[in-house]
Amino acid sequence: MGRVNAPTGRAGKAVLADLAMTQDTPAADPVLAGFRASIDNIDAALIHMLAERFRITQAVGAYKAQNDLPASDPDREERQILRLRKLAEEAQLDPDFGETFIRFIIDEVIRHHERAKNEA
Ligand SMILES: C=C(O[C@@H]1C=C(C(=O)O)C=C[C@H]1O)C(=O)O
Repeated sequence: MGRVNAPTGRAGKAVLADLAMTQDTPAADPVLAGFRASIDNIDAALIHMLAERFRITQAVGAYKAQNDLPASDPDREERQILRLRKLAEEAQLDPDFGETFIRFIIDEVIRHHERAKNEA
């Protein structure tokens, strides 16, 4: 049989990363492997949810640029953060962590909106 070349490029790297994921837990430890399979599913869901959030905020950014609306809305953000802190508490997640996480995402969205306005 001929030699198989290692996959290259961005897609190839993803294939290799997936392969590494399946090999990074010793078969002798099925408990840890089970935990990690769940973590990997959750991480994949987080990426998909973030992608959807940025897809819709991109549309918001285009709408704001077309209608000369401000890139950020601090009052809305304050309400979002208060709501999410409460939800975090109810879910036994550290609300400070929840706030830091959503703040990081919102700040990135605002950066995108400012760029969309500058390019309009
Ligand atoms: C998405 C918006 O733009 C900004 C980004 C927000 C977000 O990512 O949730 C919230 C408020 C705005 O500062 C919006 O105005 O709704």
